[in-house]
Order: sequence, then C-alpha cells, then structure tokens
Amino acid sequence: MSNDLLEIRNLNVDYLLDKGEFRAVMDVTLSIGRGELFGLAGESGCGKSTIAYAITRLSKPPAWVASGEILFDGQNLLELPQGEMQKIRWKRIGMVFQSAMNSLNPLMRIDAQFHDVLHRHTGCSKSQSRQQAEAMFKLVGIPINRVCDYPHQFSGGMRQRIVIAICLALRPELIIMDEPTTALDVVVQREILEQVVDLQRTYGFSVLFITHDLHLMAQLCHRIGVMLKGELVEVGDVRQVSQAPAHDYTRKLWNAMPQLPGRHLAGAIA
Ligand SMILES: Nc1ncnc2c1ncn2[C@@H]1O[C@H](COP(=O)(O)OP(=O)(O)OP(=O)(O)O)[C@@H](O)[C@H]1O
Repeated sequence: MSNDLLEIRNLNVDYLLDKGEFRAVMDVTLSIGRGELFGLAGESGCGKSTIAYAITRLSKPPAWVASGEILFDGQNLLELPQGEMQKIRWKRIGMVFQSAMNSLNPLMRIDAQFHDVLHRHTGCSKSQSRQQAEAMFKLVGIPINRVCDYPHQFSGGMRQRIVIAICLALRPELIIMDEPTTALDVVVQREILEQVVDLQRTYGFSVLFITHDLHLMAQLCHRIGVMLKGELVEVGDVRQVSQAPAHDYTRKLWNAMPQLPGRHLAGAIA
C-alpha cells in the first residue's frame, strides 16, 4: 500500500470560454500522504479551488479537466463512473468550503441534518445518528443540548464547526478545506483550526488545506505547495518553504504577508 493517499499527476484543467480556452491548472503533480496536513497556497486566481473541485469531480462547466490523473488510494477518480464517485464523495473525501456554514438547511434542525447525511451514506438509524451528532458536537466544542436547534440559532463560527462535525462524522480519509474559516474573525478561525488539528491527531485523516494566509498555513500544515498562475512552483516541508523558500515567488508571498505571532500546531516545526 502506497503511503500516499492522494496523488495528482500532470493535472491540466481548462475553462472553455467564448474567446477560447483558458488553462487554469497547468501540469500539476503533487501527493498527500496518509495522515498528512498539506497546504496549497498562492494568490487569488492561481488555481487552488479549481484543483479542489477537480479532485471531488464537482467542477462545473466551463471547467474541463483536460488531462492528468487523480489517484485516491490508488484509484483514478477521473475514470470512475458517477455512481462510484458519489460513494467516495463525503464518505471518503469530505469537503468544507468557505461558505459551508450557509449550506445547512435553515428549515431543518441540526439533528435531522446529521441524520439526513449519515443515513444517506451509511444507512444508520435515527438513534445512531443522534448519538453521532452528540459525539461530534462534543468534539467540536458545542454543548450537546444544542443539537436540536436550528442553524439560525448558532453563530457563524458555530455553524462552520457544525459543518466540520457533519463532515467528520462520516470518518473521511481526506478532508478538503478550501478557505474554511476565511469568513470568520481571527480568534474563531484559530480556535476552529486548532480543533481540526486535534481531531486530525485523533482520527488520522489527511487534509488538503487551501488558503491565502501563508502564516496560518505554516502553523497548521506539515507540507506546503505554492501555486503561481496555474503552476505548482514549489513544494516542501513547512520549515523549508518558510525558512528557505526555493522559489522567488514564495519569498515574495512571505514578504507580502503581515507577520503575526503564532505557534505551529501540526508539530512539523519543533
Ligand atoms: N467559472 C469560471 N469561468 C472562467 N474562469 C474561471 C471560472 N472559475 C475560475 N476561473 C478562473 O480560473 C483561475 C483559477 O481560479 P481559482 O478559483 O481556481 O483560483 P483560486 O486560487 O482558488 O483563487 P481564490 O483564492 O481567489 O479562491 C482564475 O483565473 C479564475 O478567474
């Protein structure tokens, strides 16, 4: 068994526009190990989200995966029939996006939303999903007596935690987090990410973490990849990318970020 859970090989993704095609992701090759927290950094528009959508096969027209392979546990996701892909999505590859907290159904109580997702993917009963909901609430630090509340009764940070809790309840092997806390204030953002790192230690899932914020990424991740205009220009462990960046653009990216005090959460930096 390869130690890599995800291997992206020579991935090219285009947007097919009236004026011609635009290559947003160019020949990207990267891998994420089992239990690894991998960060993808780069300025707005460099292609990070396009990669996230390609992995989950949620790219919508005009996006088009032109070529490449995306191996998940050795299986090329790009060749899987839709039905097989649906079984992998959420159950084995979880996703938390920036606006995920808005994806909760405002008319449904949270316990019912847990049941809806868990029943669909694992066939579990109402009492089993209720137990899971309470266990996950505890893990993400929300009192379990709130489990029957409606989404509007929670703050934005709590709602984002609930989405992470629902995602984790399915015990995915890989979680893709695309700017998962950008909409939240920095204190809440930090609390949530600290929890994600704790949970990762407990459950051992892998994370693809996407953000503009290199400092936050360096605190959270084991390895970092840096993208520039669709290309992956540098990949390395946090220490190398932060202290001895190989690419000029990575240096510029660090210099462009305000230096905030922080400590490393994932443990890659001693
Ligand atoms: N639906 C679309 N139609 C045309 N071009 C698109 C579309 N979505 C994205 N693009 C282009 O593809 C490129 C990559 O976009 P992408 O959203 O992947 O970047 P990103 O690095 O995730 O940016 P951000 O950090 O702002 O989310 C950009 O140039 C963007 O303008």
